Amino acid sequence: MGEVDPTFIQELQHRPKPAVIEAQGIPQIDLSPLLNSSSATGNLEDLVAEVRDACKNWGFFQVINHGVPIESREKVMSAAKRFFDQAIEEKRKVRRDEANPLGYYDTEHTKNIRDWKEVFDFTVEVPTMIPASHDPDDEQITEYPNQWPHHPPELREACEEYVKDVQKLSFKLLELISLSLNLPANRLEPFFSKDQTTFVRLNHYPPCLAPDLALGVGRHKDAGALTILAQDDVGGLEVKRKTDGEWIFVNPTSNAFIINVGDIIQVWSNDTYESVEHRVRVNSTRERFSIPFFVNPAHYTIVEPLAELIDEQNPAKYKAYNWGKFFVTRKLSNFKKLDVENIQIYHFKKPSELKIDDVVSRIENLV
Ligand SMILES: O=C(O)CCC(=O)C(=O)O
Ligand SMILES: [Fe+2]
Repeated sequence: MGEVDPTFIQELQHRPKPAVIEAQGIPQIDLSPLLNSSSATGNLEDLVAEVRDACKNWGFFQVINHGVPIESREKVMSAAKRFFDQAIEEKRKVRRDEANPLGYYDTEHTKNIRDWKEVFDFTVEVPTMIPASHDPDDEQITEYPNQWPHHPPELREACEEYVKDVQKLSFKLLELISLSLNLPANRLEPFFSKDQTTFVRLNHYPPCLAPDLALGVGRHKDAGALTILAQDDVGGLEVKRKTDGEWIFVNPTSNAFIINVGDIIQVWSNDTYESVEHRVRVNSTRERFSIPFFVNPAHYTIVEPLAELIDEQNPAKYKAYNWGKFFVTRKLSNFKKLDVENIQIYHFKKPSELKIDDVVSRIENLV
C-alpha cells in the first residue's frame, strides 16, 4: 500500500475528525465473579446488571479478568506480525477468492470504499459449512476450508490455542447476555453448540499517508451475534455513541477484550439491544494489529425475535431470516465493489417498525 488510491477515500461526512474524542468511554466490566466459583450470587446479579446497562447504553463494553491467558493472545499477535511482515507474494499464497473467502486479503471494501488494512481469516470449527450461494432457492452447502500458511510455522498452532480460550469466554458472555435479557442462562447456547460459523480475523493496519481521508475499516455494524476483539496498544477503534452520534475513541486497555453485540442479538432481543456502528481510524506513524473473534451461529439458524421477548404489546419487529444466506450475501458485497445495496438487518424489519435511523442508513447505503 503506497500512496493513497482514490478507492480508499471516504466521503467528506465519513472522514475521521482531526481531534480524537476520548470522553468517559465504553464501560469496563470485571468478569472475576465468573472465575471465582465460591463468589456470592449477589456478585453475579450485579455483573448481569452491568452487562444489561452496557448493552443497552453502548452496545459495547470492555472485559477484564476474562480468563484468557495473556500468553495465548500475545503468541497470536506476534505470529500475526511475522505473517504480515512478509512479502506480498508470500501472503498471496493463502489469498482468499470468491469461492473460499478464508485466508489473506487486502482489498476488503466496507460500504463500497476500500479499507486501509490487510487481513487473514480462519474459522473456528473444522469443517465450517456455509450455503454455496446467496440464491435463496439454492440449497447447496459448501465447506470453507482454512488456508494455513507455511510461514510463520507457529501461526496455526498459536491461532488454534487462542481459539480454544476465547471460545470459553464466548459461552460465558452468551450466558451473561441471556441472563441480562431475563432468559435462562443457557437460552442462546444451542445456536452455537453445533456447527457454529464463528470466524477469527487477524487485522493489520499499516501506517497511512492520509489518515484524514481513509479509514482502516469504514463505519459498519457487525452482522453476527457477538464480537470479542483484542486490540494492541496503538488504538484506532471508534464507537458511535448512542446518545449523540459522536465517534468515541476506545482507549486501549492492556489485556482487555472489547465486546460488542452484533445484528443477530439485536434481532433476537427485538431491539432491546442494538448493534452499534463502529469504525477504525489509522495513523501515519504506527502500524496496528487487532483480532476480532466473530461469534456466529450455525448457518441454518433462522434468526428472529425470541418468542419469550415478544407479546401483543411488544410484537416482533423483524421477519425471520436465514443466517447463512445473510452471511454469504454480505461476504459477496465486501469482496468487490458491487452496484447493489449491502445487505442489512433493516431489510428484514417490518415496515411499521422502521425507524428514522434505518431510513437514513438505507439512503446512505444507496448513494
Ligand atoms: O480493528 C478494530 O478495532 C475493529 C475491527 C472491526 O470492527 C471489524 O473487523 O469488524
Ligand atoms: Fe466490526
